[in-house]
Amino acid sequence: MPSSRDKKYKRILLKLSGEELMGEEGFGIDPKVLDKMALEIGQLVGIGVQVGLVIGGGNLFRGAALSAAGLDRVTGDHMGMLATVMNALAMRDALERSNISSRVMSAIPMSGVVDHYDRRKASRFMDNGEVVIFSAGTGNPFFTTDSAACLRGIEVNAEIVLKATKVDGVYTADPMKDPTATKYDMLTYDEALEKKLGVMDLTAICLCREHDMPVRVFRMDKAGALLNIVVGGDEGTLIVEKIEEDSEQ
Ligand SMILES: Nc1ncnc2c1ncn2[C@@H]1O[C@H](COP(=O)(O)OP(=O)(O)O)[C@@H](O)[C@H]1O
Ligand SMILES: O=c1ccn([C@@H]2O[C@H](COP(=O)(O)OP(=O)(O)O)[C@@H](O)[C@H]2O)c(=O)[nH]1
Repeated sequence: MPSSRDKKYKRILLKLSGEELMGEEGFGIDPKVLDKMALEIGQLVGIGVQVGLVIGGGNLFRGAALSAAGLDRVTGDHMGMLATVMNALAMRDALERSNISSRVMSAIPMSGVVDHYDRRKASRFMDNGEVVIFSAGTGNPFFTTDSAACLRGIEVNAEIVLKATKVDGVYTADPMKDPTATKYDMLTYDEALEKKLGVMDLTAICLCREHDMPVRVFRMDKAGALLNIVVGGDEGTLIVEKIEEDSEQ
């Protein structure tokens, strides 16, 4: 078991896709999945890594899908952001059941339910070893929780954004659609943008490029992958500014 001396990062921003929370179900939240994630996050906290968390809302509502079904887009995006708050509450519950201190902050004020997002407070909570769950995305329609994750990661000076998803990295094309697609171990922001590699939205990648924030994309349901990354392991795909010869981020 790694100890606190083995950790490569002191502060990370972990992005979990909402769909991951559904487990085998087609909609909603599977508490078993939450417990498993809480366990993995607890391993990071256990070695002294400060964890910020952004959870998507795709297991409940997505503005674009609601809009395609006839709803007003902005209303749909508001519903999507509220969905991320529900996921955040469920995750806080799972973390607390595992005795991991956590806070939920929301970009949309929701007095009496969760704290309003405040960067300095969030940073202090993280300094104290509490997991901070940033909910309601950026608070604005037409954005995604990928962008929210990169934004919050940059704001709280995380060293890396870890995007946990269904696929085990960034591929030359969507691996769910193209079986011949091959995986990158490393990739530059420019390549991801030029080739429009759909694993993460382009606004999020632009923001990371602007602020030189590395992003690692990996498969969440691979047991131990998260811990392996924070101790310097090579899971998934790393997206960076420049690939050095013997590069190691
Ligand atoms: N070039 C690519 N490499 C990897 N995954 C890709 C790529 N293009 C599209 N994808 C898709 O992106 C999805 C991951 O993005 P994510 O934001 O977690 O999912 P969603 O948008 O469904 O919430 C994967 O399930 C995969 O099918
Ligand atoms: O800053 C944000 C973040 C999210 N959303 C809305 O919330 C939904 C859920 O987020 P996302 O699709 O990023 O979730 P994920 O795919 O990660 O589960 C999005 O579709 C948007 O409708 C938004 O309007 N602004």
